[in-house]
Amino acid sequence: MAMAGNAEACLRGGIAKFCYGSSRSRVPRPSSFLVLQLAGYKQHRSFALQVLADRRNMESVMPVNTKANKLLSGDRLFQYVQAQVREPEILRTLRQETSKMRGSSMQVTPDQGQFLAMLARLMGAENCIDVGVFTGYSALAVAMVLPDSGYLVACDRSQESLAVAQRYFKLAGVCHKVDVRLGMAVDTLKELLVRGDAGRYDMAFLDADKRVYPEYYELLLQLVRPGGVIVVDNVLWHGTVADPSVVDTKTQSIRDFNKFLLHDGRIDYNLVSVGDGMSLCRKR
Ligand SMILES: C[S@@+](CC[C@H](N)C(=O)[O-])C[C@H]1O[C@@H](n2cnc3c(N)ncnc32)[C@H](O)[C@@H]1O
Repeated sequence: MAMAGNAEACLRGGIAKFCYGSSRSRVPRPSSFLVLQLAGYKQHRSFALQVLADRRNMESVMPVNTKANKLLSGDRLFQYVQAQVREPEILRTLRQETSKMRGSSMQVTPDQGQFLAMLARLMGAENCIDVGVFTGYSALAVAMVLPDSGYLVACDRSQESLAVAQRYFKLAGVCHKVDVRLGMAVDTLKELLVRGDAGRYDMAFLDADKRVYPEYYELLLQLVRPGGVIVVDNVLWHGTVADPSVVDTKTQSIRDFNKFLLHDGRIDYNLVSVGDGMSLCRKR
């Protein structure tokens, strides 16, 4: 029975990866031939068709090429969670535009955006930092709930994606609350420290190059106030952190960083499995 369950799980995962796999997937994507062989196509044809039908249903809620589809592809529970998000129209439009762009799978999922906005609200956050803006979903979700007296420093090295983000900041009427910084994010964070911003921020969201997480984290820990929170994205790295057979450098660096956070006495720590996994690090 357990074997049958595992077989179905493998089959479900295999077909789903075939249907939804993306270029950023850490797990090698099997060819369609291999998947169908694995599936024993004839016996499981109805299941495969069901997965494809699920995909079509999903697309009505989420465009195909998003981080979410890759994470929990074919998972009705995931779709249910997304359907519970009160996504503002402007964020929905941004998500749809981003879905047609290269790298669209980097975007946070709607429930992650809402989670960040909720956190900012709960904390009464005024000053925030977004490290890794891309087309602006996470930054905009937070900026929209900041008071007019607050601001968000938005860091990214890509002029092209920041241009999209800035267009949406304008559309949403939050430009006066967003300080856009084009350049290497480590340099920007160092500049903030030099100008005397240590301890000035309530919340920071870290979603840029994963191997530099330890350096970003040390800088952000100086920039947030005691009681402030650093939220780290992609700490489950599409689930590969839990698979000992995956030993590539990125996965390993995230595993190491998670282990480091677990034992860091400077913070209260909570890994939550929203999106691709987010760690909440509350500065003591
Ligand atoms: C995962 S995406 C961010 C997604 C974004 N939070 C959202 O909600 O759509 C990562 C972003 O980090 C940026 N990035 C990567 N390395 C960087 C660096 N060293 N300095 C600044 N930005 C960087 C990339 O250009 C990319 O736009």
